[in-house]
Amino acid sequence: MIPGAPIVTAAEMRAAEQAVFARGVSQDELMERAGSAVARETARFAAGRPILILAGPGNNGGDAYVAARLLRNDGHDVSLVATGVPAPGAAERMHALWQGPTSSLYAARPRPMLVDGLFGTGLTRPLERGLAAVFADLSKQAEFTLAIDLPSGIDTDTGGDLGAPGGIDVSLALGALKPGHLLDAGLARCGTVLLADLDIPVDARWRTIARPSIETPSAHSHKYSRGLVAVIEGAMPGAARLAARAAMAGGAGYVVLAGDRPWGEGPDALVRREVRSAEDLAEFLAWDRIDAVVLGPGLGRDRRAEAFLSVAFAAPCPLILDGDALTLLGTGAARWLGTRDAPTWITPHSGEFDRMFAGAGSKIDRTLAAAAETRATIVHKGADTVIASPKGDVRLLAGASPWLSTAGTGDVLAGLLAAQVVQGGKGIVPAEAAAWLHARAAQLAGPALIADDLIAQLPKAISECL
Ligand SMILES: NC(=O)C1=CN([C@@H]2O[C@H](COP(=O)(O)OP(=O)(O)OC[C@H]3O[C@@H](n4cnc5c(N)ncnc54)[C@H](O)[C@@H]3O)[C@@H](O)[C@H]2O)[C@@H](O)CC1
Ligand SMILES: [K+]
Repeated sequence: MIPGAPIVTAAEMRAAEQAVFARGVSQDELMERAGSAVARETARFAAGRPILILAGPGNNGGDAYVAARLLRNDGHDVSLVATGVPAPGAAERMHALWQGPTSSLYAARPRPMLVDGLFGTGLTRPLERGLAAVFADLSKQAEFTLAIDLPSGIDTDTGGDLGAPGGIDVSLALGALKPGHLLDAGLARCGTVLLADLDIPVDARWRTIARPSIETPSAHSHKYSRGLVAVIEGAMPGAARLAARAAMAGGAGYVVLAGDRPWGEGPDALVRREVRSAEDLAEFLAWDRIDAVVLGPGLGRDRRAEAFLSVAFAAPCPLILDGDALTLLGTGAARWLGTRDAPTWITPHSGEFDRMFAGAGSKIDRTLAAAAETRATIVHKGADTVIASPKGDVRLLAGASPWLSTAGTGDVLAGLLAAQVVQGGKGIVPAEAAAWLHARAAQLAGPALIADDLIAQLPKAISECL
């Protein structure tokens, strides 16, 4: 995934394009820029093999005509399939400049290199079935398929499946990434996403996550100045212990694990505190040294868990809620979370998120709406992880190791997030840092990882951020 890259919707991309036109750049010039980026990448991947280019009726097709002409002028063996009459304007003019062989879709013969310029950000409905079948067949028989901007049949703003085939090798995003490159079906169908810089300024509050910058403790740092994390144990103590160990490895200066097993296992550096009842917890959380509380991993869903949740809610310090705490909140999440004065982060997976929030639209839209409603920063986990703040910022992580789909990795994320929070991070910043470190630790741990392995890799991941 390209780090720190802007992500824009189809409408925002069109607005950015209009702003470029307003500065005096012509439609044709912008299409030439797009088409030459496509030609350059196509030549690279074709490596001399014959090329088939599919050109649709809109500007995505316009880019395809430009690329076809440039490649042919450079001596490549190019044939082109046109679907529909090009739209008036730049696409029509680029069509008129194409002098090479053209066939209809249904007469198309497969070639080793396929370029998909059927539809891009203007796709508004599912591909017609016949078209989808021919496209899928041509792509299957090609040795390499490159999609212009997005694969035809991926919804630009949601990543929803509108009939795109599998097996696309590269999508060349034009100007900026779109949500469709990273979410839902788009995540699996785009192949490797490359970004062509067309010199179109975009003002994006949505970005892919980037490597954080982490400060080495100063000569005057001490355990309390580096932040104290309190992790609350529940029915499954292993989960809270994972969160606590992740907070320690994540750089917190002092980590306390509070529960009814003060003799429980764990590293010697982990401080234990006996907390058996909600009253004990209230007394403990009144300690003004505490900089953040983690509640939820392995908490359980019984009466006591509910009482713990109420007490934690009233605590005046930052709160990180995960797992069972989120299930207990359920549809009352917005009502409850909205009442807190201190900042809150929640880290639901999709099942937990759906139990808490209704809402329509893309995963980004739904996560943003939930963040606004709850005034919490939300890490909506999954193969595509969406982080959204109440202020409207979004960070997206796609393509993390699929080996993360194992028990306990979420507990590690919650503890790691707490460590970033107590080191002074606000809003989306600690969430982005935690998500990056978590994904990097997974990469370093490699295949068949277990949650404990992530913790072991955190120092290495952190050392890359200093
Ligand atoms: N916005 C930008 O900044 C730039 C955009 N460019 C290109 O322009 C593309 C967007 O162009 P357009 O807005 O013309 O959109 P598209 O080329 O994606 O398609 C639009 C056309 O397809 C039709 N259509 C939509 N869904 C259909 C379906 N399922 N079946 C059949 N027809 C369907 C529409 O009615 C319209 O005629 C981008 O993806 C990109 O390739 C580049 O040329 C340059 C920069
Ligand atoms: K396309």
